[in-house]
Amino acid sequence: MPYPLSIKLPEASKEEDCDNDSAHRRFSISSTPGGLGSRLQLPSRPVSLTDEEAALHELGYGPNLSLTPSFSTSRVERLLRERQLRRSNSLYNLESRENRPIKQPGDDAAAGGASGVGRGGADGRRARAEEGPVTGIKFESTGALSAKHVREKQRLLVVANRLPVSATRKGESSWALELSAGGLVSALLGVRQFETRWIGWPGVNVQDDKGQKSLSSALEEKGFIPVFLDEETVDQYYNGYCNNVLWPLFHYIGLQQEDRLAATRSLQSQFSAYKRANRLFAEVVLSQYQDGDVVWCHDYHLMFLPKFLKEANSRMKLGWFLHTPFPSSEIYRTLPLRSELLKAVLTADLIGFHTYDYARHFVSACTRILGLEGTPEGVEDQGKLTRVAAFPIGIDSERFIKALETDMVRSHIQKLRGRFAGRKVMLGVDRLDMIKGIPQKLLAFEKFLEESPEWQDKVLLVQIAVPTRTDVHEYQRLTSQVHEIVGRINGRFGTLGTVPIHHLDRSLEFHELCALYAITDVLLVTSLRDGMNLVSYEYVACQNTKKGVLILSEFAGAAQSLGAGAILINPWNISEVAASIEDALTMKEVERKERHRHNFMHVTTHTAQVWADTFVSELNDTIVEAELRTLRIPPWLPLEKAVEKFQESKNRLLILGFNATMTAQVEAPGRRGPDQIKEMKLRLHAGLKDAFNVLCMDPKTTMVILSGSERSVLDEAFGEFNMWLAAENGMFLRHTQGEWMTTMPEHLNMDWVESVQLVFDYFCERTPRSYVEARETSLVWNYKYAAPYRQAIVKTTRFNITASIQMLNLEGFRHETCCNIYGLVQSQMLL
Ligand SMILES: O=P(O)(O)OC[C@H]1O[C@H](O[C@H]2O[C@H](CO)[C@@H](O)[C@H](O)[C@H]2O)[C@H](O)[C@@H](O)[C@@H]1O
Ligand SMILES: O=c1ccn([C@@H]2O[C@H](COP(=O)(O)OP(=O)(O)O)[C@@H](O)[C@H]2O)c(=O)[nH]1
Repeated sequence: MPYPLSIKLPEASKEEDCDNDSAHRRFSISSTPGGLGSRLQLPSRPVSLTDEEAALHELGYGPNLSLTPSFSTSRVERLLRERQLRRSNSLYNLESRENRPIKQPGDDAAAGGASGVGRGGADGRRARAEEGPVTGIKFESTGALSAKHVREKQRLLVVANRLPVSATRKGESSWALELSAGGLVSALLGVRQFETRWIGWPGVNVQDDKGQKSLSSALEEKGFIPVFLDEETVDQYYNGYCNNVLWPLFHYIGLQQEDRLAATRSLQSQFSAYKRANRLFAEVVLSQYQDGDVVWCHDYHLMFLPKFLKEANSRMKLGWFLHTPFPSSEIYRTLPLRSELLKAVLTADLIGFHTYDYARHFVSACTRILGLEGTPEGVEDQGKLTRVAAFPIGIDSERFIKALETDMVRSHIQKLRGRFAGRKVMLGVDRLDMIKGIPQKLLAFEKFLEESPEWQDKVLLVQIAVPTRTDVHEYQRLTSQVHEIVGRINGRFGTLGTVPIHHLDRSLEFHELCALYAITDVLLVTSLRDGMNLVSYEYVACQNTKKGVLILSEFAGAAQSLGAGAILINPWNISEVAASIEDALTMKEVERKERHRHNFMHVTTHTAQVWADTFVSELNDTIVEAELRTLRIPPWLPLEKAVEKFQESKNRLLILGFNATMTAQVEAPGRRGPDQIKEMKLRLHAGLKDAFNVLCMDPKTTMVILSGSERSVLDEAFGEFNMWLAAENGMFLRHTQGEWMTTMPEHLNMDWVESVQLVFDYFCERTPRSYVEARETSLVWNYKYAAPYRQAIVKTTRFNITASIQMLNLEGFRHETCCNIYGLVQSQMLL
């Protein structure tokens, strides 16, 4: 199951969400008694229905919940049927999975699907594409479903920056394809339950027609569709905006001052290239898209893609998943152009992250930067919900477990055992990236050797440092730095026969990697930040015999799933890491077994397949729920019909609100959002005056302004018109040609004001840009302009205020005032 966000908010009234035109109009409609609201009245909800059944009922489905709507909802009907099918399907899968034992090494004969990972290419992480296409696998009959329900697999369009293969040109029309490695590729290749098409950049610049055609058809055979990017775009979009701006920012890495200035200078052109590249991806997706496909966009490279796709086809089922951390909103908000990226991503139906924390950071970036509402389900913008949840990725564990039984891996294990005999072996496997904390790891190992001389010739560290993003300056600098540290430590602690660090600047073949995972005593992961870190999963999968120890950075997403069995460390604390190395090397077998058991269970049950299945099911369900929600929202007022009725009638009563309904929003030039000082003085929108004059002079029409504002405010704004004014929500009433009358009881108890004012003042002082208005019969705390703080206010302050006021326990207060707490609206609290 995805981990839902558990931000619990009180139901916020949408009533005053009037900062924009559309909400504004909706407000007018719903507040007209006997109008559209009553015409749209839905059948009353029968007792003892679940929420979902009730929703179906409200949609017009019969009480027996048969899918026979009383009005035409063909898309909804189809989606609901699909959901039912998915549910019975997943119930069946769950049952059959529970009855299936977890496979142990040795249960199977030699593995078939393990792919060999080869060397070469710019980033050195490639292998021959031996596994064949990931496409065309059909649904197996589930048994739980009748034959007519058994159908083709769902088509899934996976869109990621890179294809899982990199191409090298061998002749004018001939190509060699090599499987690229990396967390995302490993995880998605483990996903077999969909009919998958993978769309991405083939990692090579091909400008000629012949080359593009021949490469496209070579890739097509494997179910891969290329997006061709020219060199300039790759440099600006991939090396520039993706890897020099977003990547460091998302991983909390500050650039050096001169690099930061250079990045700032080129930011605008890199951002344009980023958008341009995203558009090219969109064009290819649209050329492949068929009705009913699920489109799954991946990672920070493609944050604009959801927007471009939805603009072309708003009904597309679209999910976006981030493989890196999403940083705290305090970091994210330093990014120039931060809003555009967030808005673009929010057009997706479902947004996924590896951990709950990343999801929470994303939601708070949306609330603080865009001023949107965060809900337990995700982010809401004018009634449109973008679902946000955590879907921790996994690996294809069986692929690793089976590989250990192959002759190739076994013989490699023998070789390595011989080579490292008599010494404990520690392992590091990382892309040579600053997020992986390789220098920190080396320094901690050095400290350990320094402090534990007895270990100096009894332990070695094998560090596989896979070259990556070698065109980016920061990565080149890191390579030199790492080489320098390794040289120093080996010089310091090496002997004629041994060196403490075996450092390899290259990738390994798959069988070599599995063998290393299997024979080593400790895996050391010191990422300074890491979206998940699949290397730690792969290590656990290969350690069922040896029960090695996992030392894992608390800043890797994997710490949240493998934290129970790992030794968690702060990679910045070199002494702590050195001490953990000692603990790991000396840990008793019984403890190692217990720790491994926890992690192995997790890795073999939370697989890549489960991850993809959960995400896509959730996406399908999100679409169904959005459809249900949309049907529950009253449609726009049919303007022609309203005008027609208005003209037909002989005696009309028009009751209108004022604040945020007919006031003008005052935009300050050069600033974002409304100008508080100018807006605090309520003025009738200038464009309405002529219409008011006509309506107020019309003998068949009676005009009423019903507002929370005080008498003097209404006098000033509407005194010139021939109409009725109801101030303070109807406490006072007058015709503009007469005197104010009061509807107040003669001895209205106003004793509560002083104490409540103290409570309001307390919170007001702590909420920048909020203010308290004392009206004749009410107190208002207005926090409309405290936008960046709004989320926190809604969450805590409203609750605290209500609690504090209740604690006052004023004589008669509860009775009289609680029924007046109807102003708990988005931007103000009124008593
Ligand atoms: O394609 P590259 O630029 O060479 O980078 C390789 C991938 O690196 C990132 O991987 C992340 O995804 C993993 C799987 O979810 C996760 O475990 C890891 O923590 C992340 O760093 C990147 O997000 C991918 O797009 C790259 O392909
Ligand atoms: O020589 C190597 C070293 C690593 N990997 C793979 O690269 C991936 C690294 O994923 P991880 O999530 O740990 O980090 P990322 O590199 O994606 O940030 C893992 O699946 C490894 O099996 C590989 O194929 N060949």
